[in-house]
Amino acid sequence: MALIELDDVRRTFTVRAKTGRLRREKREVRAVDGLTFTVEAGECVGYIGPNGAGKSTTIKMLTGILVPTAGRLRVAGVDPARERVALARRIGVVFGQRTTLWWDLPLRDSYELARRLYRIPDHRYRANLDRCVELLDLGALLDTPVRQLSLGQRMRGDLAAALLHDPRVLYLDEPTIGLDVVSKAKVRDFLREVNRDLGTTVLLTTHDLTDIEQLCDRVMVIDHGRVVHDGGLEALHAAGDSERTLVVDLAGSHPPIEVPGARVVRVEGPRQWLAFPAQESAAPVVAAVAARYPLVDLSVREPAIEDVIARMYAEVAIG
Ligand SMILES: Nc1ncnc2c1ncn2[C@@H]1O[C@H](COP(=O)(O)OP(=O)(O)OP(=O)(O)O)[C@@H](O)[C@H]1O
Repeated sequence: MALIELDDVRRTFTVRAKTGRLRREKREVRAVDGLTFTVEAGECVGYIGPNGAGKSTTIKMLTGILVPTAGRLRVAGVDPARERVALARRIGVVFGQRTTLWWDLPLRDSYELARRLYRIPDHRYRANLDRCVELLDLGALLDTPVRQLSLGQRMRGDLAAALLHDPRVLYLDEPTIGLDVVSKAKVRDFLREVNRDLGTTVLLTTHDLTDIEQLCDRVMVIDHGRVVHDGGLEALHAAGDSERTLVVDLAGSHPPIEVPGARVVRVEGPRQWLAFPAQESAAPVVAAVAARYPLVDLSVREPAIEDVIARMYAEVAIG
């Protein structure tokens, strides 16, 4: 059963662009330019694309914040812009950059408000809260005002808030942005469980390819408001053929170092950048560097989603 359905959905904006010292001309921006796709119940779909591709505009239409200029759109059987109250009961939304929690209130009070707002039956509320508290490790934080939470703690708090009313669809917009490695892992583990155990349908927008790799079976790439790829992750991997980068700081300047399984792509004083295949673990490369060179510090960088998408285009163009 399709939970998200878009049929030739379009959304244009009229902007006034400066064309001279005093002249301004109206110009139409096609933010979403004929999107047609469906997402089945229980899927976890990555929705990615370069900046300005139309991702936020799509999510805003799916949450009823924006009305499409043309086309047909359904989420869990309702028209988002026309039936916003019915929609609210069926969806959960988490924006990495903003919080839906009450800033000055303890987490517990925000949850209590959600319980009343959505008229969540007591037994569901209890069960969902207990589950989230356990899986997201929120027990010690429930009585802390939201403004005192760290970004990672707040994000976990937001995830719980989005799920208390048993939504059938969960939209996630950059859920791991700005989080440290441990918090990212916690959030991803939780989302995997929600998708697998509760069957919640997830649409995930992110610039972090690891989010997609660890959570999604399907990825849609959009650009200029259109779908340019819809399918499994193999295309991403193939296109990416992607490489991650290990950045090492040595005790002093050194000619390009030599380690099996990686190649130096840049050297700046004591710092060197080593590219290695994205699907391989960084551990052997780190161990090899540490065994042979005076290693002071290191970090691993993921491939930029923009680069991977650019390579996908190149592959399509080549054939
Ligand atoms: N309210 C608006 N008024 C005018 N133009 C807009 C408006 N909202 C979005 N746009 C334009 O529509 C296009 C798509 O924007 P959108 O925010 O959907 O992209 P995005 O894929 O979410 O990008 P990002 O990754 O940077 O968040 C862009 O060209 C943007 O400038």
